[in-house]
Amino acid sequence: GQSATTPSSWDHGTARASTHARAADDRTSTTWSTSGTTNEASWSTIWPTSWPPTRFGVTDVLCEACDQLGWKSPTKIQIEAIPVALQGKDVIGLAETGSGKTGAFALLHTLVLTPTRELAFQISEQFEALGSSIGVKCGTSHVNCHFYTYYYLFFYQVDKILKVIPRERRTFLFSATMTKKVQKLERAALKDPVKCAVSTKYSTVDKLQQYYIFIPSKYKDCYLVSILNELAGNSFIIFCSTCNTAQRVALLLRNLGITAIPLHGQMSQNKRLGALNKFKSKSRSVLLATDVASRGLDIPHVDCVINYDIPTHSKDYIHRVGRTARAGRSGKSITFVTQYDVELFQRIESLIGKKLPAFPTQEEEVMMLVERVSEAQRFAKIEMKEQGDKRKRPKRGDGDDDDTEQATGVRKKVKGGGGGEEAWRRSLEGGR
Ligand SMILES: Nc1ncnc2c1ncn2[C@@H]1O[C@H](COP(=O)(O)OP(=O)(O)OP(=O)(O)O)[C@@H](O)[C@H]1O
Repeated sequence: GQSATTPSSWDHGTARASTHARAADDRTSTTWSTSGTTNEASWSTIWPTSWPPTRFGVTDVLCEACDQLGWKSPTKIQIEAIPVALQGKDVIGLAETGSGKTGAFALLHTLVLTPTRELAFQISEQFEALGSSIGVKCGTSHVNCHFYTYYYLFFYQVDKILKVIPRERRTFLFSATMTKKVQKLERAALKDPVKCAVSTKYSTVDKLQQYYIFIPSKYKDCYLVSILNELAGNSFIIFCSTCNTAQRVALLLRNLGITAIPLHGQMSQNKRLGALNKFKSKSRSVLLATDVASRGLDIPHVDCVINYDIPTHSKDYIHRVGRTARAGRSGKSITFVTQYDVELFQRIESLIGKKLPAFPTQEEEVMMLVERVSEAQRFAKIEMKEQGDKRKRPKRGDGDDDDTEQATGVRKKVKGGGGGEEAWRRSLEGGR
């Protein structure tokens, strides 16, 4: 049961009974600690050899898989939740974004329900990395559950699923926020659950630097371009409230030479996964997304989350900004607050219990972009119309019309303004 590479961390024989108690004392701590020095828990403590049943023989395999993933020791939520789950109890796991909740249930035999398809695929990748062969099934109306087969479905189908899965089961519910929906699900699906909470109800991560920027609504695009310019070389997820805005802003940015890619519910499933892969593989550095990307997506290299549109549900704020500063890394978030958003912003501040600082910007410099940005806006509008018209026409070819990747022709039409413009554009493209 030992890994050849890091025997100490994967040694089944050295269970330390006190670890679980120590972790329980530490419930409210939000520190990420997986290294052997700061978090002395070993996997063996939470993961006795008696489980899982030997006929699956997966314990050793999982140990090696964790080794290969570089997971030296379990995270706090894993320390809390896995032993309780192994005792046969239902579990509610509450821990901040990026704290290893997926790992907590990926190490158990489970049927996983996720709110989006992207998340389903991502989780299946984590299962596969841990050595399970999985079927990914999305949005099916013919729910066919074999107990030891893994299926991924959606939250909104939960009622349907609950009817067909065995009544005798264990249920694990993990989230970074305890919303009414989660509580409803808890009542409907869980039996006498044990609550494993390693964060307060609505906390954001310590290593996340959160800012807001108060701007007139009509200058949102200018401020966005200015920030992308200033932080060039970083990786961004920009959240918009509608598919239309995500698409339009992606086109606008592409017209300015920024390699942006949209991800939203009006794109085909293939396009969505394609967009995500391009962003994950760093061939695109700006992802324009709706809330389809706000929960669970684990893309470690995201440096900055921008809320181009403020989230209308303040709990979504926590999930959105949690796409950066994951697993102990640092990250930044900037929320655009316009004249219409003040109340929503105050609600967010009171939910997270923090007053956010303003992101420093030079208004005069931003205003110098107005002309160029207006031109790019104009072209984006034309492209949006062209794409709309194309969609109305019967489809030909491979139906590639829902991505901005093909819509780069107009970009060339945005006039260059001499050396200054070129230098500016190059600087925007630096690192992209
Ligand atoms: N024991 C571990 N040691 C080191 N890294 C880990 C461990 N468990 C998970 N990770 C890594 O930490 C990152 C974040 O984990 P995960 O995606 O499970 O977070 P989460 O709590 O589900 O976040 P969210 O609330 O955003 O869904 C992942 O890249 C994962 O591979």
